[in-house]
Amino acid sequence: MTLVEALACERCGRRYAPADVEYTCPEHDGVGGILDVRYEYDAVSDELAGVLDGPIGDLWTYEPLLPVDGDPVRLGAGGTDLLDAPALGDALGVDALVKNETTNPTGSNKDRGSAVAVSRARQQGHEVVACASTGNAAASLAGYAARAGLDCRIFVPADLPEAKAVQPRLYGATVLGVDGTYADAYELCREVSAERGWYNRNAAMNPYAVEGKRTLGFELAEQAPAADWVVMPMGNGCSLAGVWKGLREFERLGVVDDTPRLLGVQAEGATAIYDRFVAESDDSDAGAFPIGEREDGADTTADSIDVSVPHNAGKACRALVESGGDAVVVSDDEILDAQRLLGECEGVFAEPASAAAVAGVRAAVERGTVAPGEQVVTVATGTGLKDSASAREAVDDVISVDAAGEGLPEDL
Ligand SMILES: Cc1ncc(COP(=O)(O)O)c(C=O)c1O
Ligand SMILES: N[C@@H](CCOP(=O)(O)O)C(=O)O
Repeated sequence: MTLVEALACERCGRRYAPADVEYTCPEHDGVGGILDVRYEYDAVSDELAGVLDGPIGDLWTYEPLLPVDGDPVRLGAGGTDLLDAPALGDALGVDALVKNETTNPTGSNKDRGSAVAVSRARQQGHEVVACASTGNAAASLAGYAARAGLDCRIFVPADLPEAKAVQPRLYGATVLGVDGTYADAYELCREVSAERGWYNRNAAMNPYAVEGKRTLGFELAEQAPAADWVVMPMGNGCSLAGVWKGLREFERLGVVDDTPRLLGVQAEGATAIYDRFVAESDDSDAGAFPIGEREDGADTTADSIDVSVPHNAGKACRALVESGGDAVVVSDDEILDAQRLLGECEGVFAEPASAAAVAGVRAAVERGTVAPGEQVVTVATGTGLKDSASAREAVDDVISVDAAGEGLPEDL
């Protein structure tokens, strides 16, 4: 039995029973009005006691805090390692830890959201699930749909890295390459899904996807209770907001005494959330970015955070403010340097969007936001294996050697 109390509108506070509403608050005509799932926390507390004594398994370890009524779809999302990262810490001047989300079943933290959204879809009797994606949500929705026996339709920008377009097809999904940006793909997916009755997983409108994403916050609370900072890349901003929700809930439930500060990182080519955060902090509207307004020109090699219309910007900014955190912007060169640093120092092959978080730590230390020696958890959100073309820019050339060893460098 789920312990969901109600779904509450982030914008106007109206509350709904789960059976009465599927996506956003009906009062706002699809503009904002994301619904937040609220629980009966006293009952959750009793159920959770036994769970927290044991090891963290997959994300369904936290079933009392998930809005799914039994028989969840399982593929192994969650329960990822928190790695000590001494070499990375030396390079950055902090006490570094890496939360390795690259080992999720389809290669990114998006599996957490898909696990819950697909479980909900199946319980509600949907036969087709859909989402717009820059690649990772695509793979995770397709993988989970395959496990659940559901059909899957994916809308992606047509210039996606090749492996990101292949992976969901291998799981049996139909991939529609949209001649446009992620924002275009999102709008088209929203319209077509509504017309055809497909269940839309996109976290910008689906209240259940973020519930899965927040299990990363539960794990961080358990694994790194003394962390000063948690650092995450921001595209739509939903992953960071979800982590904050999870951290806050574990504080509320008495699992931890304190919460870390959040550092949100964006790429120079796609700074909408950063702009809004700075504008709100400055109490001016310079660079402000109203929800739903179109801003063309997002462009960065970190394709997963190449988002010009971040529908969760408000939630992300609120999370940054509530945590006493901050936001930084990094360049593509800094991202590629950081990608290599993370690989060389800790053996984690993360995609550019994830490496942006490492670059963000460096930027935050340089400007004095993060103090030397503080404990900093960088979330490696997705594997680099899906985008070797970007990683190619970060590494040296292969050294050509003939079969007799001719060409082997003397000083190797
Ligand atoms: C690997 C990776 N990191 C970070 C993000 C950003 O997450 P969000 O859009 O929830 O801010 C994404 C989104 O696709 C991603 O795939
Ligand atoms: N960049 C994301 C966008 C969709 O993810 P969501 O969880 O915010 O709906 C991706 O495609 O991975």
